[in-house]
Amino acid sequence: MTLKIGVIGTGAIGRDHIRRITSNLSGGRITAVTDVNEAAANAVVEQYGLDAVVYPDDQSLLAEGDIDAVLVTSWGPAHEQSVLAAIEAGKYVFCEKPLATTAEGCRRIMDAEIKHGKRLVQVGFMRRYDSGYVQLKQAIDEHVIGEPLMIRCAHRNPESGPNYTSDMAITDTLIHEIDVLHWLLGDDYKSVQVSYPRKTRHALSHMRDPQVVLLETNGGVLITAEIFVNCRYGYDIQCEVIGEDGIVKLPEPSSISLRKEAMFGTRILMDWKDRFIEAYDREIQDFIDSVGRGELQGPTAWDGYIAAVTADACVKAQESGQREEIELDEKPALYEGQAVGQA
Ligand SMILES: NC(=O)c1ccc[n+]([C@@H]2O[C@H](COP(=O)([O-])OP(=O)(O)OC[C@H]3O[C@@H](n4cnc5c(N)ncnc54)[C@H](O)[C@@H]3O)[C@@H](O)[C@H]2O)c1
Ligand SMILES: O[C@H]1[C@H](O)[C@@H](O)[C@H](O)[C@@H](O)[C@H]1O
Repeated sequence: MTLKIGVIGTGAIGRDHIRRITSNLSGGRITAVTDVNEAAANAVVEQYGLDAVVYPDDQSLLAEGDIDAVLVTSWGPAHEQSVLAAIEAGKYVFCEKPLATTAEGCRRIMDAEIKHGKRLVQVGFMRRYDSGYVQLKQAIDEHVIGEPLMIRCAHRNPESGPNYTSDMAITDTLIHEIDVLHWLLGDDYKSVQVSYPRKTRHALSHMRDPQVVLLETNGGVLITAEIFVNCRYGYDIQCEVIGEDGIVKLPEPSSISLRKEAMFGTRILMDWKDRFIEAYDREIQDFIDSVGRGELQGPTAWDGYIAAVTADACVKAQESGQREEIELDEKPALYEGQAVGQA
């Protein structure tokens, strides 16, 4: 069976997912699209030669579209409304991060899913599908390094856009570490503190960059996460887990090495789309396959909620300079067991 998919939001990642479904993946077909910028929706239909109807908004796409599932790839603040409408219509929904911009919004989505009685929502935390992170998780789960004690990581972007603000370092950028690290450790966060080193001259005047976030888990693991979104030299994701018996580290993306003019080196990628290209392919293929089986297995609305609660505490810690507590509601039964990523 071919899954008929509607896409809500045809910007950068919406187009990228349409490209992969149309040219790389199997079992899915784009049959409906919408964007508040109608020209963008029309352009993507033309660019990929889609046999798809362009709808004026998410409501009409969900009501009238010939679809089995939707991808929500609009701006973050628009996600909650589209996801709730998709659940109401009984459609499976893949939602890019953030699931909602507030913890209350994520709660409303969980409540709607619980009322529906079955998982319909997968959140776009694609790092769980990255083979490097999957290997780290395997090593941790198999106690290769004994108990994990500390994690050191860095999330570096070459440059931030003109509308990027200091809190987006958390809600837009660190949110990937927030998700993947609690998944790696199988542990929840307890507290957070944020510090600011000297500011780079490449950052816009209104923002703090870089930032250092210190997270502590319930199990006592200390995580230092550097966020540096104007590092200039590349898109660079680092993660090192220090355990009782050894250390495991995220591999560098594979690349040829070059010896030239008395130098030896490898290229560093510049774009998130390239760095995680295989992970995005796997997560969307997993969504298509899981919907086909009638049982989602990727990141859940509960994971979206954990990320939102943790991000709220991080933003509070940015402002207060103090250590802030992170407290979750009780985990609903619908989300028992750990959602997986795939190698
Ligand atoms: N998983 C990842 O690594 C990753 C990477 C990039 C972006 N994202 C997330 O994906 C989302 C989109 O990011 P982007 O980079 O594609 O942004 P973008 O600005 O390029 O595209 C967003 C599109 O959504 C449209 N839109 C806004 N509100 C809408 C609504 N109510 N209905 C329909 N369309 C609407 C806009 O017109 C725009 O075309 C963001 O939430 C972002 O955080 C995730
Ligand atoms: O939306 C993007 C995307 O999520 C990238 O993975 C992240 O590195 C960027 O900081 C963020 O702005």
